[in-house]
Amino acid sequence: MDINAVNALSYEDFLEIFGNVIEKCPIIPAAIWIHRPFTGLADIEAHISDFINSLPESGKEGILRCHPDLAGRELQSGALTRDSQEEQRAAGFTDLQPAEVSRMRSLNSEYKERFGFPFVICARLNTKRDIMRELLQRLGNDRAAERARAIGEVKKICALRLRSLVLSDSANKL
Ligand SMILES: NC(=O)N[C@H]1NC(=O)NC1=O
Repeated sequence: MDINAVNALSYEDFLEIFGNVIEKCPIIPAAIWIHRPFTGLADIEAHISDFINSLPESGKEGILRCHPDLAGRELQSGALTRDSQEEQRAAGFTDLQPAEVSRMRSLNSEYKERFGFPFVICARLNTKRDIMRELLQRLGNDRAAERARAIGEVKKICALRLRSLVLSDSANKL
């Protein structure tokens, strides 16, 4: 699907296809649809980024809270979105040893206790080892720095989801 095809979509179809580029936050693609015609993927990304940046800190934290834990209960019960499932698989979280699951669960709990939102990182750009190391390291951040860091990761996840929708062969058939 090229950018002209994206620009020709009705908002219903746009939302159907791009509704989860920010995990469980369809309001974001719904809001930026008004900026068509987009000049390219980078333009869509920039509008999403501007929208997120314009939110109050509580809104940014709300976006973070829409993300499932890595190696959490939703992965175990098969309740993840398809995007998140594929991302967690790519990072190796579908093949964890029981001890690794316990370690991730306890680090995720500690993180949530400290910051009030879940630990978010772009799983496709990291291995499970990198992720556990980052989680430990980021636990030492202050809340504002950590919120900004996590929102940066949300934007990376979005960029990769957008690329796979617009550039993949299966999307060409839409
Ligand atoms: N918690 C968290 O980082 N979740 C995610 N990361 C990612 O790449 N996909 C997700 O769902």
